[in-house]
Amino acid sequence: MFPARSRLRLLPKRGLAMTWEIGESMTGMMHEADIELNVHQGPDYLRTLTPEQGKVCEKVTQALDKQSYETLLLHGVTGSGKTEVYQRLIGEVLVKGGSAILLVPEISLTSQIARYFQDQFGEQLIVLHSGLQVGEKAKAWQDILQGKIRIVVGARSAVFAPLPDLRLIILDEEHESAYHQEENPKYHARNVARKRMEQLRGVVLLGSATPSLEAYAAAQTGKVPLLTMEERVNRRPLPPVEVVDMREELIKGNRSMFSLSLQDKLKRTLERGEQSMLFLNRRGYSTFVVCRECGYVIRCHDCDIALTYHTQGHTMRCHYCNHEEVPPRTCPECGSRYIRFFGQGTQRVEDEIKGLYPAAQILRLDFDTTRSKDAYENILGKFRRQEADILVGTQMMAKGLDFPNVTLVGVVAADQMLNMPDFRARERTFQLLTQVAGRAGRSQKPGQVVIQTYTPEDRAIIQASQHNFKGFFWEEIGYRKARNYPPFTHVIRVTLIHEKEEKVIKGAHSLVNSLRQGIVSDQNGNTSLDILGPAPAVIPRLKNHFRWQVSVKGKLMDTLREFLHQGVRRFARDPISSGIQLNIEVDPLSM
Ligand SMILES: Nc1ncnc2c1ncn2[C@@H]1O[C@H](COP(=O)(O)OP(=O)(O)OP(=O)(O)O)[C@@H](O)[C@H]1O
Ligand SMILES: [Zn+2]
Repeated sequence: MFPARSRLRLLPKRGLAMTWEIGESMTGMMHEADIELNVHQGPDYLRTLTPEQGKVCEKVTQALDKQSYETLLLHGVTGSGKTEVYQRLIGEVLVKGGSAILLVPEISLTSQIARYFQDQFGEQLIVLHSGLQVGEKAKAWQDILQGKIRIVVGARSAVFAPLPDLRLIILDEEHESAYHQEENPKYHARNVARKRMEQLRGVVLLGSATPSLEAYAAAQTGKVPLLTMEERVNRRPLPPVEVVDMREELIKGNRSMFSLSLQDKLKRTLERGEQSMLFLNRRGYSTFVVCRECGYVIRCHDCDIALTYHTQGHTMRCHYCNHEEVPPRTCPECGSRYIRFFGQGTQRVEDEIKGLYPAAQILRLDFDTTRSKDAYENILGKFRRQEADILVGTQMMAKGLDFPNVTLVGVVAADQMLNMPDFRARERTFQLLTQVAGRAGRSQKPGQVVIQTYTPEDRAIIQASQHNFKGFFWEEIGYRKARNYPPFTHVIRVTLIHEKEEKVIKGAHSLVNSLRQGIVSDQNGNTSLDILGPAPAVIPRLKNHFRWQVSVKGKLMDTLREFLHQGVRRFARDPISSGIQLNIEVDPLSM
C-alpha cells in the first residue's frame, strides 16, 4: 500500500521500545544484529498506527479522494504522533501519483522531519528553506519542476514550491506566527496553501497540539472539519505540571531566578543522567512592570494590555492607545515596595545554572547562538546525542522537538510572555506553555514540568498546567468577544516611519484625523469601526527611524479596507504626509 523503499538503512537511535511489525521480507534481508536493533527501533513506516492515528488518516484520505478543495484541522496533543500521520498521508498521495508539501514553522525542525521521513521517501524528498544558497535553491526548483522531487519539506516559503500534481499541503504547528511573513511581500503561508489547493482541488491539513484560536473557531463553526488525537502514543501520560508561585519564593528568602522546587528537580534529573530543557521568552524588547510580592502587573485601563516601561523618561506606556503613566513607587494593589521592571535573558539563566551545578554541561539556543547557518543543527544535534545535560533557550526550541531522554522541562518566567503588550499574549502563553510541557516524557521515562510565575491564577497558566486546550479556548474566545478583539473583528495596522520624530508624531495625528472624517455613525452615535492610537510602535525606533502606529478595527474586512483606503487618501493630501513611509498590515499577528 505504501511505496516500497529503495534502500535499507537503520534509523538514528531513538531509544523507544514498542510494538513493531516486522515484515517477513525485511527480516530476511537483515543481519541478526540488525534485527535485534530493529525490534527496538524498527523502520518508522512499519509502525502500527494507533487507533486515533488510523482514524485521522482515513478521514484525510477520504478528503483527498474527493478531489475537491478542503481544509482540515488536526488537533493532536503533544506526542500523539502527528508526524507519523503526515508520513502515512504523504505516502498515500505518492502512491496515487501526486506530490505533497509539509511545512514546519522553523528551519530547526526540518532536519528532524527529514530524518523521520528519509527511510521511506529517500531521494524523492527535499528540504527547502531560506538558508539555502542561491545555487542549491535553483537546482532544487529544477528538480521539483521536472518531477524528480515529489515531497518538499520546508519553512514558510516552501509553500510556493512548484510541484507538479500537488495534492496535499500540510502545515505542522499551524498556530505559529512564523508562518506569517511580515516584510514585503507580506503573506501567511496558510492563506497561500489554501489558495493553491483551491485552484488545484487538493487538501490543506493544519496540525497542532495548540491550534490558533482562529482555526479552532473555524472548526467549531463547522467550516473546517476537526480531527482529534487526544492521547499520546502508547497511552503515555502527559507530564504533570507544577506551577510555582514566585511570590512565595521571595517570602522564603529565595532570590534566585530558580525556585527551590526547580532547583531540586534539576539536581535529581542530573543525577539520573537524564536531560532538562529550560525555557525563557525571546529576549525581551518590552519590559513590563510587576509587583514581586503580589504579582500585580500594571495594565492599561482601556485596552487591558500590560504597560511597557521605558527607561528613557522613566515612564510606562500603552502601545495601543498611548496612555502614559509614571511607574508607581509602591504596588497599587498591595502597597509593597517591590515594584520591578521585568525582562531576563538566556545568558543570565545559563550563568546561574553554572553557579548552581558547575559540573553540568549546558547548551544555549537563542538568537545570539544561532546566527550562523548550521548553528541550530549543531546545538540540537549535540543535545540529541546527549552531549549536554541542560538546554537553555527561547521559544525557538519549544515545539516539535522529540528528545526521548528529556524528562524535565522548566519555564523560568511564564509572565514574560503573558505580559507582552499584545492582545494575543495570553493565547501565545498558553500555546508556549503547552508546547514546552509537551517536550517532557515523550519516551518511556516519565516527564515532569515546572512553570514559574508571579500570576499562578492566570487562566492561561492554569489551563496549560492541566493540558486543557478546550477549556482555554472557550474562556479566551469569550474574552475576545467581550473586548471586540479578533477573530470577532479584523485589524489593520498602519505604521508611520520617518527619520524625524516630530514629523512622525504629527503625521500620525493627521492620519487619525483623516480617518475620523470617514466615520459614519448610526442615529445612536454607534459605529462599527474603531480607531486605535496614534501611539508609538512596540519598537518605537528602528534603524534610526521613528515609528508610530494607528490601527483600525472593524467587523467586516471589506468595509474596513475601504475605510482605511479613503482615510489614507485624505491623509496623502496633507503636506505633512510627504516623505513618511507607511507600512500597512492586515490582521497583524503581533500588535
Ligand atoms: N504509531 C506509533 N507507534 C509507535 N510510536 C509512534 C507511533 N507514532 C508516533 N510514534 C512516536 O511517538 C513520538 C511522538 O510522535 P510525534 O513527534 O510525531 O508527536 P507529535 O504529535 O508531532 O507531537 P508534538 O506536537 O509535540 O510535535 C515519536 O517519538 C514517534 O516516533
Ligand atoms: Zn491603552
